[in-house]
Amino acid sequence: MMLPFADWLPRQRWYAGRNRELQDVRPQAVTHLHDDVDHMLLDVSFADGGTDRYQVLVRWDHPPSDEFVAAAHIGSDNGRMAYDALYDDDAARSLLSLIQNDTEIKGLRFTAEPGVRLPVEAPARVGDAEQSNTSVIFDSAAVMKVFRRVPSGVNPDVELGRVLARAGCRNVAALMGAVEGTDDDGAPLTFAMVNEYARNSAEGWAMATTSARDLFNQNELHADEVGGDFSGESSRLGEAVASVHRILAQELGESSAQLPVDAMLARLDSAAATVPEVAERLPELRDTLKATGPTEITVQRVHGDLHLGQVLRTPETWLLIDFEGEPGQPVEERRRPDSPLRDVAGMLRSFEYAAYQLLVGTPDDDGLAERAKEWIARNQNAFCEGYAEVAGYDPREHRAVLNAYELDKMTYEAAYEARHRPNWLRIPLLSMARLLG
Ligand SMILES: Nc1ncnc2c1ncn2[C@@H]1O[C@H](COP(=O)(O)OP(=O)(O)O)[C@@H](O)[C@H]1O
Ligand SMILES: O=P(O)(O)O[C@H]1O[C@H](CO)[C@@H](O[C@H]2O[C@H](CO)[C@@H](O)[C@H](O)[C@H]2O)[C@H](O)[C@H]1O
Repeated sequence: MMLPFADWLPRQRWYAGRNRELQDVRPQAVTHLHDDVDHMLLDVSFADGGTDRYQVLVRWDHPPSDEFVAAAHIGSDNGRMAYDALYDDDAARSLLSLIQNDTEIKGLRFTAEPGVRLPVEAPARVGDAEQSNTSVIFDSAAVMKVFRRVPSGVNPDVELGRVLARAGCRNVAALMGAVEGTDDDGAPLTFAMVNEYARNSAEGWAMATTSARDLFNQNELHADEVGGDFSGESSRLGEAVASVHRILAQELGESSAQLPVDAMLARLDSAAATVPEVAERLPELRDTLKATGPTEITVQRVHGDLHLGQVLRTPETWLLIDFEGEPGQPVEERRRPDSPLRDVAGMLRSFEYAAYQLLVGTPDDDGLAERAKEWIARNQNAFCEGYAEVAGYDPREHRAVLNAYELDKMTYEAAYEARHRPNWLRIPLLSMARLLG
């Protein structure tokens, strides 16, 4: 197989190896699915000695519609032309049919959830979200997320999606099916998942930032007086998050553990090694975490990377999506039971982000800073009140533990922003400064 993957992969939006020197790409497994469609697993090796496994579906000698030819074109091999099959609606629909029929092809298991009818006749189209995988939307009825990097191990997105769908959870997009397999050592591999498509939904991030912007533009009014007040939504979002937590606890259990202060300190040290502003305040930040002391917490399976970009408002309710956990963490780490307060802290941080990112790059303005604080407090409080309605306790009753999780998230964000969006680094740094007082 001589397809030019080493040239093609780095040009894909979902390619995660941009800051590494790619050395070689080899097809590790090629499975013929049907007609002219092959499923390929690629072993990618890097100059730093690391490797990654990527997944590509290839349709031979059959370009998709004109709109997608350039995006789908991979190259030629032995006179045959290869295209990324996900851009081709026939090929995408045929994957749905394989799932609907619970097909197994050479270790690739296509399975539908019990009683599900997939829209196997629906028009299919690759979604246009900025994402680390590729999603194909089937006529606003179902969305198939095809994972691009395929690490060995249980994929928490499918694992928790299955548990929540089977428990009848209303606050997730129900899992409809999946494509799974096993690696040479018998460890699970997850290739794709199909979920109900949330029609007419809006992302929490877009709604929250619109609301904060409305307040910033109304000089004389307070957060509770402007048309775009978001606090009712924040409260309902708190209820939705608590409801998902409750179902995960019921279905998968709870136990006791110590607050993972050592892991938090290790993350802080590692962020300080790459972000000089964190290094400057490292002793105080370490002391703050250590002051939480040995604390017993209740742990269970949680979302793990919850923020306003991971929630969708449908006309009926809030949905939580993308249960993959924190990108960059090893799979087993992402599946480790943790306090639900980790997710609460993620949302509280996200309210800060929604308000403060509007001030990035603007001249200092005490009035605007006050209004941002007012919006944040109003929505954080509403979220916690909504959470308490369902959970039976208010997350703010556990202030010290919540602060530790918030600081841990700020640390993660500082490293994330320094790497991906340096002009937003100011947001977690200001939060750290406020926390230290
Ligand atoms: N079930 C769904 N219904 C409608 N839109 C969805 C659904 N799931 C995801 N999306 C949209 O697709 C985007 C990317 O999905 P996500 O699961 O976060 O992908 P990735 O893990 O590749 O980043 C989301 O931000 C959301 O806008
Ligand atoms: O959605 P992902 O799984 O890719 O999450 C990663 O990227 C997020 C950025 O989109 C990052 O979230 C941070 O920025 C958000 C606004 O863009 C903000 O709402 C979050 O609070 C903030 O943490 C997330 O941390 C990262 O894992």
